[in-house]
Amino acid sequence: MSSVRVHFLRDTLTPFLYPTLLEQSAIGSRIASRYQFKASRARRCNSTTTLADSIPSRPGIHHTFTANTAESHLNPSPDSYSLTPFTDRCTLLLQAGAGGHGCVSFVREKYIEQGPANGGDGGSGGSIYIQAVRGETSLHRLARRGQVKAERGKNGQGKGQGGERGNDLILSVPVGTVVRELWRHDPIAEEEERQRKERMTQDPNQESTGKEFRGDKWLLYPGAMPKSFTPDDLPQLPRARRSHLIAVQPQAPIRLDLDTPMERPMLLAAGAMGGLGNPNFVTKERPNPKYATRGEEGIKLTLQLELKILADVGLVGLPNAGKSTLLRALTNSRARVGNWAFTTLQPNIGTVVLDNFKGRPKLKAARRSGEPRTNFTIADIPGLIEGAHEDRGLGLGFLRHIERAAVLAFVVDLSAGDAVKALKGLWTEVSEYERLRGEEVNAETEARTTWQPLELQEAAAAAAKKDSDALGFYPMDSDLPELPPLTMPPISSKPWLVIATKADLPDTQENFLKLQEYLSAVRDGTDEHPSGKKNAWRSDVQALPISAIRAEGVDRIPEMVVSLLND
Ligand SMILES: Nc1nc2c(ncn2[C@@H]2O[C@H](COP(=O)(O)OP(=O)(O)OP(=O)(O)O)[C@@H](O)[C@H]2O)c(=O)[nH]1
Ligand SMILES: [Mg+2]
Repeated sequence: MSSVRVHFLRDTLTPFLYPTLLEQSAIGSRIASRYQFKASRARRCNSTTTLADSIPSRPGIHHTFTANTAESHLNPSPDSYSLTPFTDRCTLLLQAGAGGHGCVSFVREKYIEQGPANGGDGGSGGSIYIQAVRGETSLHRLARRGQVKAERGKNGQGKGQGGERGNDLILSVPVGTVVRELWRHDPIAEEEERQRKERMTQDPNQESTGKEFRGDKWLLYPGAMPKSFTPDDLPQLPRARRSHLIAVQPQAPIRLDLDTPMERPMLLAAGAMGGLGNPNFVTKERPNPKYATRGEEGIKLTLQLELKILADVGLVGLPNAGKSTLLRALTNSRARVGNWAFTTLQPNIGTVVLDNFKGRPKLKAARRSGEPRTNFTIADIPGLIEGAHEDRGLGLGFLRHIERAAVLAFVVDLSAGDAVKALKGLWTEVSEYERLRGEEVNAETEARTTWQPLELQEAAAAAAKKDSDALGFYPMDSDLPELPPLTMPPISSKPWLVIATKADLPDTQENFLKLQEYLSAVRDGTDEHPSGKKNAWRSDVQALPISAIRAEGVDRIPEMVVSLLND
């Protein structure tokens, strides 16, 4: 480190208090010089003379304070940011493709006037699949669509030509998406139930009592009027058929946690089977059947998709604490930064590269699986305010994005009052979120049973009397095995650290000292964990003073995070 820099730091920060700012590693210097270079380039483009302009620039010497005055990657103007559309929750109506109709057709050739039946079967409908892929980061595209429908199978044709299959549809969702089924309408199950009831009430000696023409099931020869068909002209309606794909469809109600990228798509709703062509109904008695069956209707599902971003580190802090600036300092993120509360309105994700593949890794780390770790991701979420659990500010909803982070980084602003109080307040909100989440999971587990079509109908009918919108209703059946709830380790058991920002500002040292004292008391067990939980993680909790705007001290963060990630 150059003497100019040390001298500068001595002027502003107390070296014994903020030793990390003086122990700039090679990475830190490179980060600082990169941003310094950008800052100086920005200055050159800007005709306004700043204090920094008056200092002669020498290679290898960093005038770190320039970032405060000139616009740079770390001190951007509020309109210098990139914003991609983002939605983390949506409800989607899926409809599997209906089957194509069977065909009523007969061979007609020069010397064959009344040829045999040759209508083809209808093609089956397209199925709907889901796949968690790395490239997707948001559910906004699906949210905009609202409903998705797989293609219908084509109708069968003459000369025994079967209809083509409908095209399948793949829903690409981000890794970390949780899928919950809210409602389903399975026409095949309903038909099976109806046929079962009919068989039970039918007199076995009298084959066709109570039969009526089902226009929704039968397709008649062109020109043939339903009236000219007495029920006895038609055979027994064939059993409703299901696609063989049903075997690989997840058990209802669907509940998936797509927390890893999927190599192959997973089936959500199999397409319906096509109808039967008229050759299927040829018998001795009826050699020329003038009817075929219609294709089955596709299954309908309402699913709720919820994205819980899977970042390694989650930044939690009050509004304006400097989270987005920190994310910019550590990664290539272009998160919005502004000197007011709630600048960030949606999560930002950044990747810290540990190995730049240009020789030796900057930092050696391994994943739990043993493979080398070349990067880790950080999620910056909107700021939390006191009472966020009562829906104040932007509420607690965004905490779902750090719920699954392996490490939590609490970002506290040293210049904005008591850092210990701020930290405790943040933990209170996190604990409150965890409590509410636990209640939600319990309520869901209690209400969940395996899907039963008949009961669903009856229960839905009963519920519809009370409430016309019977969506999301599941009948209770205590005999059926319950699905295991999606369990997650408690947030308080996660390793965490405190990043004390804005250490470049005057009169922040005392605040930091108090924070350090408090954390050492938490470590020793003399003070309780800020979450108030007994078995919470506290073994090696550290606070790190940094100045994100000057990229100082931030080079220690990857090191600390990696050691916690490996914990
Ligand atoms: N002096 C100083 N200012 C900083 C530092 N880090 C951030 N700031 C400033 O603090 C203000 C808020 O920074 P942001 O990064 O937008 O804060 P945030 O926590 O993301 O805020 P929200 O998105 O509203 O929650 C900006 O004006 C930054 O320039 C720092 O280390 N030192
Ligand atoms: Mg922000």
